[in-house]
Amino acid sequence: MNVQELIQFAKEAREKAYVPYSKFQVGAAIRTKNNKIYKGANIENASYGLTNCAERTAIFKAVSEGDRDLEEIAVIADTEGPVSPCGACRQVMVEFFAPDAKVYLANLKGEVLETTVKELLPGAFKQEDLDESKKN
Ligand SMILES: O=c1ccn([C@H]2C[C@H](O)[C@@H](CO)O2)c(=O)[nH]1
Ligand SMILES: [Zn+2]
Repeated sequence: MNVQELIQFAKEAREKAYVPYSKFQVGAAIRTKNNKIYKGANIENASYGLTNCAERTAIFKAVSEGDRDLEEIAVIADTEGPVSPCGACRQVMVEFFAPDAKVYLANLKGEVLETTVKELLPGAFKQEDLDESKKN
């Protein structure tokens, strides 16, 4: 499985976006450590704030199937430069990916920015911060 294949899965997922409000379609695809693929699209709501981004849709699909060992993720949208995940999605990535996990941020022009979870959210709040507080 190469990067272009994962991006292609994200592109397929994007076609399923439910975006009557923004009309901005986003797709994501995750490869797990066992080489399973989970795809997700953004799903909006008449109560705008309830929108679920493509990245979180894909992560929640994997985790709710019992797959928590996530290896890498690709995200694609029709943006000028590579799409940029929102803060909520960055925090959720931190929960289920290793800090050095690869994140491929793509657009329909074929541009791809290869980054990592920790580059996207340096200094993230983590599970171990909670564990640390229990010692006090
Ligand atoms: O990385 C991103 C950025 C935005 N969106 C969605 C949320 C909303 O449906 C639309 C506009 O913000 O794009 C995503 O799914 N992922
Ligand atoms: Zn998001």
